[in-house]
Amino acid sequence: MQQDDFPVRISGLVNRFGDQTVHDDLTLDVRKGEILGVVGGSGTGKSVLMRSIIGLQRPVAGQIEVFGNSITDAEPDEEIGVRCRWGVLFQGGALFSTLTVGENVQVPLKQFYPELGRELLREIAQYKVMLSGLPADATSKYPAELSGGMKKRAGLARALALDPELLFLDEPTAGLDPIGAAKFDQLTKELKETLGLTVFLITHDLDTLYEICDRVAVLADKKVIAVGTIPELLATDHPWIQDYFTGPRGRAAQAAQARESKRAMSSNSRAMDKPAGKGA
Ligand SMILES: Nc1ncnc2c1ncn2[C@@H]1O[C@H](COP(=O)(O)OP(=O)(O)OP(=O)(O)O)[C@@H](O)[C@H]1O
Repeated sequence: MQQDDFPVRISGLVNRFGDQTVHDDLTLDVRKGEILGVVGGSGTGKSVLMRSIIGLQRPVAGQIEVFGNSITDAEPDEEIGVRCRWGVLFQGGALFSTLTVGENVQVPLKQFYPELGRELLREIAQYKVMLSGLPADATSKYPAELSGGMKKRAGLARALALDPELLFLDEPTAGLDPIGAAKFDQLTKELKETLGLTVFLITHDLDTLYEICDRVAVLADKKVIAVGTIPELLATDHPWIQDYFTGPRGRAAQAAQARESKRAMSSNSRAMDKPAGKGA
C-alpha cells in the first residue's frame, strides 16, 4: 500500500494532561475508503485522539499526517489546505444555538470560501441538509426546535458542507432510539459509498460496529491494542476485546447482524428467482 492509501497516519503519539498520560506511543493508520470504528472504555482517549488528528489537541510527542501533511509540525496557517478536506460531527452536534440549521451549515463555507454569494451559500446549505436526511424545512429551524436525531443530522450536514473526503463522527448514535440509530448507520454507509468517504467513527454502539464498520481499532492501555475486522479482533485473546465483543450485548449485536444478512440474502435470492418478463 502507498501513502495515498492512508488518509490518516499516526505514529508514536503521546498525549498528557498534567501527570495523566492518555496516549503513550499510539500508532494507527486509517485506510482510504473505509469506515474505521474506534472503540475503548470511557476515558481511554478516543475523543482526544480525534481532536489530535484534526489539530485541536497538540500532542506531547508523535507524528500525525493527514493526506500526507503533518498536522503535528504544521503552523496553523499551513493546515488550512488540509482542514477543508475533512468534516467533523462532534458529540452532541456542537451546533451554534443562535443560528438556524442552514446558517450553521454555511459557517464552514463562509470560512473557506468567503467569495461565495448569499444565494449560492443558501442553495449549498439546503442541499447538504437534504443529503443528511432532514426535511427541507429544517433548514430554517433553530437547534432548540430539533429532536436529538435531527440535531445529529444537522451536525452531519455541517460536517459535509465542504465536500470532505474524510469524515469524523464522535458517537453519532449516542442518545438515539434503536430505529433512529439504525437509520443513521445506514445513512453513514450510503454517504460513504456514494461520496467515496473515509470515515473515522468513535462509538460505543456494537450494532454500528457490526453493521457498517470495515475495521475496528481498539483503544486500551494508552494505545491502539488491535485493529482489524471483528472476526480478526475476536481471534485475539485480549480480555477487554473478548469481554466487549462476546459479552451479552456483543452477542446480541452479532445475532442481529446474522439475522440481517440472512434476510438480505433471502430477499436477493427471491429477486433472482423471479422470472424476467412482463410485470416481473
Ligand atoms: N482538555 C482536557 N484537560 C484535561 N483532561 C482532559 C482533557 N480532555 C480530555 N481529558 C482527559 O483525557 C481522558 C480521555 O478523554 P476522552 O474524552 O478522549 O475519552 P473518551 O475515550 O472519548 O471517553 P468517552 O467514551 O467517555 O467519551 C479523560 O480522562 C479526560 O478526563
